[in-house]
Amino acid sequence: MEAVNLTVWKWSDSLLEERLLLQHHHGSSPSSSSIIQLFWGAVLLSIANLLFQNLNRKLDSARLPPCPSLWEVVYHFVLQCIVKQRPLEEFFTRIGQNHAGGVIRLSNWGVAAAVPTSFSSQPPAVLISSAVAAHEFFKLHDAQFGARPSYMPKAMWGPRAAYWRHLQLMLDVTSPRVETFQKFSYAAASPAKGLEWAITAIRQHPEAVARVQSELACVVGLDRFLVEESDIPKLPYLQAVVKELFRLHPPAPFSLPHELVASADASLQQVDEDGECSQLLGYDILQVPQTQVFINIYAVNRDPSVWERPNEFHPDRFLQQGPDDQNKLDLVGCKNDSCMLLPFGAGRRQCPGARLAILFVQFGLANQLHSWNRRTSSRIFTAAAARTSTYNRRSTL
Ligand code: HEM
Repeated sequence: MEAVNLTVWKWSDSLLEERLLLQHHHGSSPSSSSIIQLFWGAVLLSIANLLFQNLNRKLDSARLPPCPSLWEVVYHFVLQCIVKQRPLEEFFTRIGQNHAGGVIRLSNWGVAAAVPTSFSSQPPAVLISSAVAAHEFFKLHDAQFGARPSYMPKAMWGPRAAYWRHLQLMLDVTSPRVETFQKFSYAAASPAKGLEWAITAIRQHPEAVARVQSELACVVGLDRFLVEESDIPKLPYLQAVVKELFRLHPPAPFSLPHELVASADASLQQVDEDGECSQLLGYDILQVPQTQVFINIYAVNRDPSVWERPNEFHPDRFLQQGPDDQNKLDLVGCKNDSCMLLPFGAGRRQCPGARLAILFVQFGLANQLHSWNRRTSSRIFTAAAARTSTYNRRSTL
């Protein structure tokens, strides 16, 4: 911090010197306008210096979340991504859950101690990788962290306002789906990705495929080719399978960045002392420099402190739940006292297309599995019928 102040002053000194040398070189005495410019330059530099001092004091006194060491980063990256060939989210999960509370700071890896966060090229980022921290974040600080970074397009991720409520209303599952998908075709890639994952993952579990197919045979029957939307509520095992697939393979493994709302938006400020800092599990999350908070959805969905056998595909966990757990294990939002299943985020900024996307995946998976059933068992899957099915793949699964 001292070094920074020194640099600012040295810069101001050298500016003055340069100016005087220039005047000397031209052989004239400094004019009154140059003196005024120099005066204002000095004033501005003093203000900048004061600001830095203030900021430095804040950073010094702040209790920031821990930053993983360079060795930790290299070790987990090599082990998870290179040796075990696990996805990148697994690496972030390991380094996140390595620290108590599962809250880590990502900026300035390895040099965090030496370089003040405010002078890095990247804005500081905090990653939440545990259900307990996610719970505190969404239950206590949701309103405070309702902003998106300024680099994100306002049309989609602007301040939470009327447009958002409008979007959510439009995306309500009662609106015509095809039209909605056409309107938001840019986002339609995610449910398609979700379905692709669901089909890929369920193929590794033939016993689950067989159970869904026998459920479909009972509810839909073998005479009807297409599963209809009205059939979905009568298919509890299919719903459990979709939940388990979204838990294990969230199409969006990380949330979008959340930022502290500007102090000017006083209606959304709740617990902030001065609008410049908020606390998460006792750590300070600063507004200056503006910190971006990400939820590691993949990690929360597999948090061993709340999930039994977290890495196993076990759809029955959703069927064994009591009536009280019904909301707890809902795919959308963070209901009751738990935030353990977050494929669509939660709170004010949760995905407005969630219900639509879930229905898309349930519907798509049901039709796929039902058509496999017909093709393999009853052999009445004709070319004409294939053309009517929306979700047929070009290559057979
Ligand atoms: C499987 C499909 C989808 C998944 C997994 C998904 C997941 C997510 C996640 C994790 C977020 C961030 C939540 C946060 O930052 O806390 C999000 C935000 C968002 N999603 Fe989705 N989404 C899906 C489909 C859709 C669809 C179909 C639409 C629109 C038709 C949509 C529109 C949006 C919008 C507008 C936001 C930003 C909300 C805001 O900033 O307030 N998503 N989604």
